[in-house]
This record gives sequence, C-alpha cells and structure tokens, in this order.
Amino acid sequence: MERRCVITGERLSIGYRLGGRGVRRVHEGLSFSLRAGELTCLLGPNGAGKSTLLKTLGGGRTLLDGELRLCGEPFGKYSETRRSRLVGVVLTDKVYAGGLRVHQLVALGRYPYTGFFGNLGAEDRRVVDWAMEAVGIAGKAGSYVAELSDGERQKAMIAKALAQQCPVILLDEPTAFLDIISRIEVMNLLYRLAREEHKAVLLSTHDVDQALLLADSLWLMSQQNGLLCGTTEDLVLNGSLNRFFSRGDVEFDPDNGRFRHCGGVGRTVSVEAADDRLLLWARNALMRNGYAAQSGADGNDGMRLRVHAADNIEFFRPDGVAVRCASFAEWIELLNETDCG
Ligand SMILES: Nc1ncnc2c1ncn2[C@@H]1O[C@H](COP(=O)(O)OP(=O)(O)OP(=O)(O)O)[C@@H](O)[C@H]1O
Repeated sequence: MERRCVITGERLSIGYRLGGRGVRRVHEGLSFSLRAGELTCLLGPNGAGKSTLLKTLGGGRTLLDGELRLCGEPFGKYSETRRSRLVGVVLTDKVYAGGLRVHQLVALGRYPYTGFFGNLGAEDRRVVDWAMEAVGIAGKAGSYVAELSDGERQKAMIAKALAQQCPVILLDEPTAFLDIISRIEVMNLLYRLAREEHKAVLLSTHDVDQALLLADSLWLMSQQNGLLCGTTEDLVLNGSLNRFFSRGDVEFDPDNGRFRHCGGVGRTVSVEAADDRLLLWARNALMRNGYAAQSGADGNDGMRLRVHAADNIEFFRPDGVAVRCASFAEWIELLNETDCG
C-alpha cells in the first residue's frame, strides 16, 4: 500500500517567541515527511526539542519559519476545526480536566464532529466506548480524571485522541508514566492503528527498546545534530543512533539493541555459545563484570568461555585449565576470583 506523506516540513525553524525578550530558536532548517500507515518514533536526549516539534506539528505557535504542509496544503490555510479533524494531539502538559469523568474527557475528542454543544449521537458514543476499550481504561469510565493515577490519566488522554478519529496522531511521551505491560500494550495499539487503519502516528519517547521494536521510521533529534529521519534498522546499523545519543561512557550496542555504560571494559573473553540467546546473556554478564566478549581467538588474558547450556558452562582460565559450571552464578564467581588472582 502506498505510504502517502501527510505532513511535510521544509526548512522549518521552530522555537518560542519570548514576548518583548525576542525569540528562542530551538532548531533551524528541519525537513521531514510524516507518512500514513507508519509508526514513527521521535527520539532524542532531554532538551533536544522533541516537544517543541510536536507542538509545532499540532498547530501550536512555535513555527518561526519554513514551510509546513498538511495533506499537501499549507498549515495556515486550515481553520482550527478543520485541522482538528485531521490531527489529534496528546501532549504531556498537565491536564486541567480533574472535574470531568473519564468518559466525558474522552467524549471531548468528538468535539470536531459534534459542534459547540457537544451533543453525542449513537455513533459518537460507540466511538468513545471503543476508544476507552482500546486503551484499557473502560473500567474507569465513570471515575473522575482527578482521581486517576498518572498512567491511567495518560491512557484516558490517548483514548480522547483516538475518539477524535484523525488520520494523524501526535503524542508526546505517551508511555512516560505507564508500567511495562501498559507501555507495550499502548505501543502495540499505536502500531496497529498505523498499520491496520493506515494512520500516521508520530510519538516522542525515551523508551528506545519499544521504539526499535515497533517503529517503521525513527526521527533522531539533538541540539548538535538537528533532525535525521530514516528507517529504524538503517539508522541503527549506520551508527546514527550512537551519534545522536552517545555521551561520555554511554553508548549504543548494535549487537543487542541496548544502550550501555562502556567504561572500564578493557579485558576480553573469547565466547562461543550454543545459540544466540545464550550468547546474548553471556555477553551481558561479561559486560557487567567489565569484560568485552569476542568471538574466535582467546581473549587478551587467554580466557575462553563455551556456553553449551544455561547449566553447562565451560570456562578456560588464563592458565588453560577448563572448569565446568552449572549456572551463570557459579561461572561469574569464578570469573571474579580469576580476576582477583
Ligand atoms: N515555553 C518555552 N519558552 C522558551 N523555551 C522553551 C520553552 N519550552 C521549552 N523551551 C526550550 O526549548 C528546548 C527544547 O525543549 P523541549 O521541551 O522541546 O525538549 P524535549 O526534547 O521535549 O525534552 P525532554 O525529553 O526533556 O522532554 C529546551 O532548551 C527548552 O528549555
């Protein structure tokens, strides 16, 4: 299926007008295309400008310069109502909706269709129920928003955006307050909305693991490097993720898809493992204990590891003696004793 561009930006400057104190430019010269049918994750360190970009795309007043188009037409040509039928936004700003019940908050998402008095028809009510069900908040439909946990409130805000039934959904850190299961559920929901309902979904997140698993495209942003857009695997394998994120002793390890602290790794152990899963966890244990794993020849202290199974680990000490261990705990203890000796 063709993946149409629904929002395009060319040479955008984004930032804030500070009243009489001039302008705070956060980025200049940003260009991108947001495509329908894709989940796009915007990643970057704190203060990179992610929220500022999302506010700009959501129609906030942070566009200072450049050309921003929605479905081919300049943003400025859209009335607020017309734009709100196309773009649903979930920002991280505190929600002042404590006096509303959850179903009333979610029903606000129908505003572009119901007009000023917000009278819901049968179809509107069906969509509101569907949206609450989809994010797993239906059980709290009658609760006051003020009485929700942070995560529940976040789900209610996502449901409101779903109820808006827009082809474009923008979300600023939608999983920030969620527990791990809810995070995975929400990310999968957004992925399905992109894939199955052909929506353009753009979200900012610090949850790199989930982004790498599910994002069709990544937008990497930092103050030094600006914005780089591309397919997830390309940006991982060409080192871009590292370029945008690595700082000091923290870097991205493309072998296991995680960021890690790499300080103190000097010595190496040669590793063979019966399968990829054992290799991954052997590398993990070595890294945590200050060693880098290498394949092939002996490590630089002559140490070798053969992981036949989680309970059958063969460790060759620097003196060439092989010791069999029945668990990772046993082997790690031996590794550390060897190190001390
Ligand atoms: N209302 C504002 N007025 C002036 N500058 C602002 C305003 N809001 C944010 N900024 C500045 O814009 C820059 C980018 O902030 P932004 O919130 O967009 O970053 P972010 O990538 O979303 O960060 P985080 O991951 O910490 O949420 C920061 O230097 C911030 O201080």
